[in-house]
Amino acid sequence: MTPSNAASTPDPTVQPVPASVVQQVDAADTTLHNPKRAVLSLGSNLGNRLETLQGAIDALEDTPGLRVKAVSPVYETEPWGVPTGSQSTYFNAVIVVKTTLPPASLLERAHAIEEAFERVRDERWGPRTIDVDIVAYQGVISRDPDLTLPHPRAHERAFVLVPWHDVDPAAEVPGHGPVADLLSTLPEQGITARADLKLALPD
Ligand SMILES: Nc1ncnc2c1ncn2[C@@H]1O[C@H](COP(=O)(O)OP(=O)(O)OP(=O)(O)O)[C@@H](O)[C@H]1O
Ligand SMILES: Nc1nc2c(c(=O)[nH]1)N=C(CO)CN2
Repeated sequence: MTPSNAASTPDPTVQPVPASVVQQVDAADTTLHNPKRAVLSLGSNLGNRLETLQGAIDALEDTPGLRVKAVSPVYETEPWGVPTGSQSTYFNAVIVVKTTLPPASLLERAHAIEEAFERVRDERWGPRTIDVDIVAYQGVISRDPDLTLPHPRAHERAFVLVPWHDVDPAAEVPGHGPVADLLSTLPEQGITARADLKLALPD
């Protein structure tokens, strides 16, 4: 039988944590209250390109500590960095996310999503079902080859800058200047808006 005073009996194994300690711990974990803004580039030139881009966006949205805030229009783009005609065209898009994940964890998540879509890495700039690159993470600058921020080639890629400008016309590439200025000096790179296609911003 349950004692009548059960609700008011304190559990001797539970030590109350003073409010001042809770406050200190929360304040130390700045990421908990302070999501960062990151820009990701998505590209696909193998398989069902649109479906794969949408799948990657949905998988990112399903990541704890990450919310997709904006999704760019879709562009069909000539493969950059490889001989003309050697690969199929890409579908590219850029998304803006807010996340409490630090940059290294965000990259890990990006790689896990690439693996889930069976991306093969056997040649540099080879064809791929999906590529998820971190273009920029807040204002962070990093020269670590495992995670260079901003992405070391973002400023010269129309397939990144054009959709990025669509979702954020005032965007800047840290260390390189406004996206709008970079775009005005880039040579033509074979970027075609596919207004007939649309990627959904997850609910
Ligand atoms: N900002 C970044 N975003 C994604 N990967 C990065 C970044 N900076 C460095 N890397 C590293 O680059 C390595 C190669 O990445 P990946 O295979 O996606 O290159 P790629 O897409 O073929 O070419 P590129 O790097 O020119 O876009 C990754 O293992 C990763 O550690
Ligand atoms: N058009 C286009 N070209 C590329 C792309 C891409 O996403 N789109 N990604 C590359 C490696 O990240 C190399 N070349």
